[in-house]
Order: sequence, then C-alpha cells, then structure tokens
Amino acid sequence: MTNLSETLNLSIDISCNLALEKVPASVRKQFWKLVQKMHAHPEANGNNLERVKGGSDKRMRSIRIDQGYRAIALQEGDDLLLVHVDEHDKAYAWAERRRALVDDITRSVRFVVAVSEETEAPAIPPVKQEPRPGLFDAWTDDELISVGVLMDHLPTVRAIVDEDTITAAPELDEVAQLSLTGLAAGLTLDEVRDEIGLADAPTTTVTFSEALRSNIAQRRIRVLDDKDLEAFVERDMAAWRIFLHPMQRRLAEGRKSTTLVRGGAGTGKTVVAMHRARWLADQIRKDSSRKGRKVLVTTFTRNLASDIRENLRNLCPENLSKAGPVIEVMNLDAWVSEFLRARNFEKTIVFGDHKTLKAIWDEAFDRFPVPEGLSRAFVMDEWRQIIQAQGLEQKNEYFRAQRIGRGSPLSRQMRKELWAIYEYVRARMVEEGLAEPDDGYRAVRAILDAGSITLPFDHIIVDETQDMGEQAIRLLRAMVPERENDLFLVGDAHQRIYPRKASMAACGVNVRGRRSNILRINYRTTEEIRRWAVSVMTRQVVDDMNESTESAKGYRSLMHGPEPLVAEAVSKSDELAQLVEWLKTIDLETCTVGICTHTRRQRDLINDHLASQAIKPEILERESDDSYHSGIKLLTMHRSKGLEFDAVCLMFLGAQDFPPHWLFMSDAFPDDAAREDELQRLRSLIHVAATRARGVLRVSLTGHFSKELFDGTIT
Ligand SMILES: Nc1ncnc2c1ncn2[C@@H]1O[C@H](COP(=O)(O)OP(=O)(O)OP(=O)(O)O)[C@@H](O)[C@H]1O
Repeated sequence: MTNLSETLNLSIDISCNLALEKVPASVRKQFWKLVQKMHAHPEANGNNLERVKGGSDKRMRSIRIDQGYRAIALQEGDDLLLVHVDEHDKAYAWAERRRALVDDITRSVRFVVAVSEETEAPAIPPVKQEPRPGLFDAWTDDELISVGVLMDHLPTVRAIVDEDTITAAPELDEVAQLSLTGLAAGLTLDEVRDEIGLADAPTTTVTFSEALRSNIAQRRIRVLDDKDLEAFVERDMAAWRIFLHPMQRRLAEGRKSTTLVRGGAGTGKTVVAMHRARWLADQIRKDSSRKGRKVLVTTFTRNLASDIRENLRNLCPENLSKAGPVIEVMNLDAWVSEFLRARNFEKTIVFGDHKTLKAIWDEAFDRFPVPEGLSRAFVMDEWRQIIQAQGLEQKNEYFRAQRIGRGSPLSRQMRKELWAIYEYVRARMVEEGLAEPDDGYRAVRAILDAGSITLPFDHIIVDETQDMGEQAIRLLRAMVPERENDLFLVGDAHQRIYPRKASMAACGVNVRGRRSNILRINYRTTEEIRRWAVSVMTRQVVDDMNESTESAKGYRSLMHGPEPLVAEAVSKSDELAQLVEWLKTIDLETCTVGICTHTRRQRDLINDHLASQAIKPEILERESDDSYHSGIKLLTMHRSKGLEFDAVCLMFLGAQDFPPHWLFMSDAFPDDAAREDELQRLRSLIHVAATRARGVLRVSLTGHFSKELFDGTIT
C-alpha cells in the first residue's frame, strides 16, 4: 500500500495502451474505471497501489484491476506513469525486469530491460564465424548518443553487424531501434534526429516530471485529464488515437503553409490527416468569429471517405456533431456532384464505362479516320490523359500542349486530325447532356472563379492524393484561397492504382522548397512483408507527386514476423484446395483474414469454392461492409485500399491469371508507353494489397509469376 497525495498526476505510456488492447474488454473497462477513480480521488485510492518487491526499480508499483489482472505503474513524487497491464504473474515479471531512467538527450523516460534473465534471448549471436565490420563503425559514440542510443548500450550497438540484429536486441528500446534502423537505411544523423523529434531539442538536464511532458515523450506518454478519461471509459481507444510519433505530431499540429506529406504504405498518413483535421477544427471552435467555418476532409474513393468519417467520429465526435459539424468528410466526386446539383448543372456526370458515351465514340470513329499509325485505343487514351486531364478546350491549346509520358510523338497534322474527333465527341456529349468527372471539376472551378460563391471551408485535407488527376487538384486549389493552413495533402505514388497523375507544381499547388515531409516508419506491416511488397516495385521509377522522383530511402518497420509464404499450385483446383488448408491453420475467432483477388469474378469463384467446403466468408464490396471483425473477408485488390487485416492472401497471381490476358492483345494499348503504364498500375495494385497485411502474407499462384510483370524481382 502506498500513500498518495491529493495532487496525483496520472499519465499513460503507449506500452500500457498496447498491452490493454490484448486483455479482455471487461478488464480494460475495469482498468479505466479504476484509473478514473484514482484521478478523481487519489487520497482515497492509495491502497490500490502495491510496491513491486524484488525488481531493480524501487518506483515500480502494481495496481489490482481484478483477481487475475494487474497494472504496473511507475511512481515518482506526484507523478504516476501507467506502463503495463497483464495477468498477475506476467505483470510482476514484466515490472521486475525493467528500470526506468530519465534521458537528457531525448528528454524522455526510457525503460531499460535487464538482460540477465535466463529466458531472455541473447541480443547478438554468441558465435561469430568471422569478424565482420560493425554496422555503425562510421559513427562516433557521441553521434550515436546524439540520436538516442544510451551510453550503457554502446557495446551492444558496436557489436551489431547487420540490420536485422538491431530489432533483435532486447536492451534497445524503440527510440534506439528507430534511430539505428534509420541510420542503417541510409538516413543522415539530422534526418534521424528530425524523425525522432530531436531536431530542435535543447540539451539541458530534465527532471522526471519534465520528461513526461516533453515533446518527444508525447510519442509514448500522455498526461491524462478528465476529458481523456471519460473518452477512455466510454469508447475503446486504439493507440493511434492518442499517441503520435514526433514526426506525425509535427505534421498534424501547428500552423503551416501548403503541405504535401509523402510516406510509404502503413506509415500513418491517414492517421496524420485525421489528427490534422481535428487540430484545425479545434482552432475553429475556439474562435467564435469563425462560427460556421469548416474543415473538408476528402479523398478519391467513397469507401475510404466513409472509413475516415467513422474514425473521426471516434477521434473527435465534438467536431462531427449532426447539428453543426466543423469537419465534413466526403469523397471529391460526391462533393462535386452535390455542389453542381444544387446549382442546377444540367449535365449528368458519368463515371467509368457508359453506354451512350461509348456509342458517341463509335459514331466519331465511323465519321472520322483515325490518323495513320494510331489506334482507337490511343485516340481515347489521348482524350483522357491529355485533353480532359489538362482541360484543353481549343485546338490551339492542343497544338501547344505538353505530352510528357505519352509514348507516341504527334505531328501538328495528326493533332489537327485528332482534334476533329474530339470536337465531335464534345459536341455530342453536350447534346446528350453528359459530362465526365474532369468536366465536372472544371465546371465547379468556373463557378468559383466567377466569385459569387464563398465555400464554408477554411482548410482542405486530402488523403490518397496520388489518385487525384490534374483537374481535381486544380479544383482543390481553387476551393480554398492560398494562405496559411490552406491545403494539406497526403499520398504515396507507389500506391497509384488509377490512370491519373498530377504534379502539384503544374496544378498551381506550391509545395516546393519546403522542408521534406516524409513519413518512413511503417506501423502496420512487419519488415518482412514490407520488403516483399517493395520488391514488387523494383526497377519502377516512382514520382514524388511533384516534379521529381521518389526515393525509398529510410522506409522501415520495427515489427518482425514470418517471411511471406509463396504457395505454388499445379492447377486452379489445387490452388483453391491449398487455400482451404491454409485457412484451417488460422484462428478465425480472433483474426481478420483478407483474401484478395484481381477481379470480382475470381472473388466470386473463391466464394463458391469456400461455400462448398462449408466455409462462409464475408464479401467486402460496399463502404458499409465490415472489415474490422474477425473472420474471412473476400475482396478485390482495389477494394482493399485503406483497409488492413491480420493476415492477407493474394490469390491467382500465376502468369496464366495475372496480368489478365487482354493486356497481351495487340490492340489493347496504343503504344508501349501506355502498356508499361498499365503494368505499373498492376504492380502498384499488388503492392497495395500486400501492404494490407499486419502479420502474415500468403501469395498464391498456379505455375509461375509473370516474367513480363515482375521480371524475376519477386519469388
Ligand atoms: N502513432 C501511431 N501509433 C500507433 N499506431 C499507429 C500510429 N500511426 C499509425 N498507426 C497505425 O498504423 C496503421 C497504418 O496507419 P494509416 O492507415 O494511417 O497509414 P497510411 O500511411 O495511411 O497507410 P496506407 O497508405 O497503406 O493506406 C494503422 O493501423 C494505424 O492505426
């Protein structure tokens, strides 16, 4: 039993939050109720705290949650830091093995594991075959200390010879592992310091209490207040809702000029976008003169918008109240359609294949010859990628238009002949009252440019920016005046799966010359899965959504798990039978399994087969379909965007199925450049689907992988 004063300051470490996610929901609820009581009346709750005897840190306390479970906390003065939750014996063992220290360099509380335990795996393999150079030989001790390596751990760090050993060393905490994996992945000392939040940190001594509240500590520690505790008791809170990595926090909070955040799959781009929305909305609510002003959160697909809306309802319900929401979440096409409908726009916007539109093109090809050497597919592609994407309305504009990335060069004469076709198509679309999404974006922009309408948005946040085309980005630019906190865009060009592309600068969005805003740490996927997913993209040049190319330098995950399993079958039926056997090895009561296919037909084929084996998966199609609860989910790779599962199985990746056969038909593509574009999108699709896996990835194929698509890069 411990005496507590009336001014107890409670805080929680992320490790406690993560441990809470593993205990039964009832224990979690009990835990939060108890913490709430201790927060409200510390003086009356001292008997909940027990000193942990036998450990190396005298400040460790245990808290009784119920008969079977204990929480562990660290007490110093009036501060009580909650650090762990587990079953009774395991909780005590955890506490006895650790001691906390206040580190002046990172200005945070660090936990050091005593590695003398017999059960503990040795950090470094004891027998070295041949002496190998240390991985960190190029850095001095002082430099390593400056990025968060603790002095005591220098010998361990000096003995590391390869990247994979870094995360296997139990003495090294997350801060040290992040810094060291960053250096090993090619980041500079400054880039690492920036990433872990030390870029502007002063180098003065800090107290325990200051360390709990420092900038870097906020990645791990949250000082709890009444509002937090109420939210914890009422709603289950996942770690991302509370803790932001220093780089994520830097991006999510504070005043900013137009910002583009890039980052690989699973690095928390959507998390940052949502926290940014909350931060901006809170600023609006604090200022009564801004009543009625709003934050728009938008993205390309309806499904993702719906997911973000749900998550924001949980993160900050006060900003999404039905009566007067400060945050509005809508996919861009839906917003455009609604805006135009309200202004009696007399055309129908058509998405994808449309019967009348197809008939118009057929008519045009009957009337006008296709210029020599070009195909119909080329002509239609040119319309989408150049005429509509750039918004060209006059012949002279087309004569002058840049056609970067389009394979076949076009003479002036050819452009003239093509323009006759486009003019006809446009006139017929007007007659039929049809418009394409790009026309819709332009129509909204024209209304806004006329100046009589003021939109309610002070800030616009865009997720999955890589899937927005030029007209969409230009519209977003026009929807909010250029000033502080105007546009905040996040995206990853590796995940571009639709045939659209835009450079921010070319669309008048000025993000150049700003500090690099790149998220590199993957919080979803194991390093093994991440590497496999990246290998799919090898040799592919990826742009940075602006004027340059993207580098994969520094991307990494600290989580480890089994290598992706590549399951080769001799026939389709064998592939399906193997899938069933694999599913039997998974605990479907607790795990989510996403089975992804390229086409809906393949998805339905699997559904039929599983049904014949008395297995009932859920098909994910619409935005409302639930991907969170345990069990088997069947979905297309396109639908998998933005989702995540404990295990993912990519089906039918053999050359006979993927890429689809039509890709090899001689008139499928106007030229090699267009075909390579499509192959790139297919590689991106595999990359997207593979990176949905948290812990297990299985790749299934009949025969072998397509040489054309992967060129031996994956096995
Ligand atoms: N600070 C954090 N703390 C804990 N978990 C986090 C944090 N940031 C992100 N995550 C988790 O990492 C996963 C990926 O996050 P998110 O979906 O935001 O990434 P993303 O970059 O948008 O991914 P993608 O581009 O692949 O869709 C999610 O499960 C999220 O909860």
